[in-house]
Formats: sequence, structure tokens, C-alpha cells
Amino acid sequence: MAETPVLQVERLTMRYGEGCPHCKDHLEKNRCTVCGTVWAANDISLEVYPGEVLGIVGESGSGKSTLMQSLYFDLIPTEGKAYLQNYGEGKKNIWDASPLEKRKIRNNIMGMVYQNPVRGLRMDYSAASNIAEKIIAAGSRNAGQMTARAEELLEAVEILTSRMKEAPKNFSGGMQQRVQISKALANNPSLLLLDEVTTGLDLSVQARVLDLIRKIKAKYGISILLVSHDLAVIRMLADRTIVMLDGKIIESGLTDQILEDPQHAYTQQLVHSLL
Ligand SMILES: Nc1ncnc2c1ncn2[C@@H]1O[C@H](COP(=O)(O)OP(=O)(O)OP(=O)(O)O)[C@@H](O)[C@H]1O
Repeated sequence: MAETPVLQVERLTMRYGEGCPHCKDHLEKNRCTVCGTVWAANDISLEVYPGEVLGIVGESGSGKSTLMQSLYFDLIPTEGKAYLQNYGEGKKNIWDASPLEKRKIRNNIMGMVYQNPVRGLRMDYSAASNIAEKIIAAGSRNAGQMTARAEELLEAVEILTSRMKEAPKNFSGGMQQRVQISKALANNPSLLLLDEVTTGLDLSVQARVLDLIRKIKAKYGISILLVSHDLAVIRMLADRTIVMLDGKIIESGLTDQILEDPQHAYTQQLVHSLL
């Protein structure tokens, strides 16, 4: 029997504008030259399987954030369906969920790490309180358990527990990202969404965060959807890779395969720029 995906996305489409009968044949990049509609994500289907890292790579404007934000309900797509193994037995479209169910999905099933830590953290709360907030949102009230969990998670992301009472605003960019990752893991989600998590960090700090993500994957066996414009990041972490351009998927396969034998001219250019 085929393995059940942790996440399945079917034909996700996000358009800005009404669309017109010419959109299909008159797209300049992702914009219809007749009616001006922007197709930010255009018919995106994908699956993430248990324990795998699926990488999404593409240039700025290719639709990566649109995909991630739709999955985390920051945006509601114009069309498409998505199913989570741990929601409605994998049979209910998450975009039809009630606001309460969406909150539960965000708190219990998915963890999100944003490029900008300000979006994922409360900078004035302590690192431990950031984690506790997430645990409380999932319904727990046991202070002792929360502290123990915060300690465990901060250790897992290599932040000294002696600093757990400090606010992330006092931390470096790399540390803030690591606190964000620990917060996203607070309720043992089955899927971690990582949106350009190392973009903007110094190279050595980037390497440490990437190494940490690898360790987290090994330790928790969590599935990860990882978005980056940087193929080097994808190469380091992703088992499979999807390449996006102008809102569409242009190529997908095992990461090694894509690196060794890219088919699409855009992917070839990306791979050559790595060499
Ligand atoms: N509110 C909006 N109205 C019109 N077009 C939009 C809107 N939001 C996004 N877009 C367009 O949708 C397309 C996809 O954007 P998206 O942010 O998903 O790309 P991206 O690959 O994540 O790029 P980046 O890495 O720069 O964020 C872009 O062409 C963008 O200009």
C-alpha cells in the first residue's frame, strides 16, 4: 500500500484579479497581458511524506510565500484543496475548516518558521514564555510541564537554558531563528513549514541553523516543507525538490537527480550558478 502523505496539496491557485478567458494563453511571467490578473500560484499540487524534507526553490515572485502562507492560513487561496494526515483523517480540505479548527491546525499539526523572526516571536516575552504561549494555545495549563518542555526544546536548538528567561530581542539573528524553531516544535507538530529561514543571516550562522534543522529532523522524525530561493540551502536539506517559476511548478524530483540532471532551462541555470 502506498504511504499516506502528511500533507497533500491539490491544484492550489491564488490569483489577484478576476481572470479572463485569455489568461491561459497570454501570461507574461505570472500576469495576464489582457486583463492584468496576477496568478501568484498557478495549479500547484504536491505531497509531503512522513519524515521527508521537501524543498521548494524559485526566484523572488515565483509564488513560494503564497504557497506557505496559504498552508498556514495567512492567505486563503482562490482555488485548490489541501489535506493533512492528522486532520479529518486526511479527508477534509483544510481551507474549508472553521476558524477554531484552523487555530487547532496551526497550534497542533503545523509549525511555522518565518524569514523574519518578528512574525513568529514575541520579542519582549522571554524565550521560555514564547514556547509556553504556544503550549497554552494548544490547551495545556501545567506550569511545571511547560517549563520542562521549554528547557527540552531550547536545549534541542542549542540555546543555553540559563538564557531562557531572556527576551529574543536581546538575541542575535541566528539565535532568534533557533527560538522560533523551538516555538514551532512546542506541540509536536507533524509538519514544519520553513519559509526562507536562513535568508539574511551571515554564512556561518546560516550553516549552524541548517545543521540544526538536520538534527531536529533526525531527532523528531518530523516532515518539513522548506522554501528557499537558494539552491545551496535546498541541496543541504531536501530529500525531494520542487522548482517554481512564475507561480508554476516547472520541475520536481529527488534533489540529487535535479542537481545532476536538471531538465528545465531555468533549473539548469540555477544548478550552474552553484558550481
Ligand atoms: N496582494 C497582491 N496583489 C497582487 N499581486 C500580488 C499580491 N501579493 C503577491 N503578489 C504577487 O504574487 C507573486 C508571487 O509572490 P510570492 O510572494 O508568493 O513570491 P515568492 O516566490 O515568495 O517571492 P519572495 O521570495 O520575493 O517573497 C508575485 O508576482 C507578487 O508580486
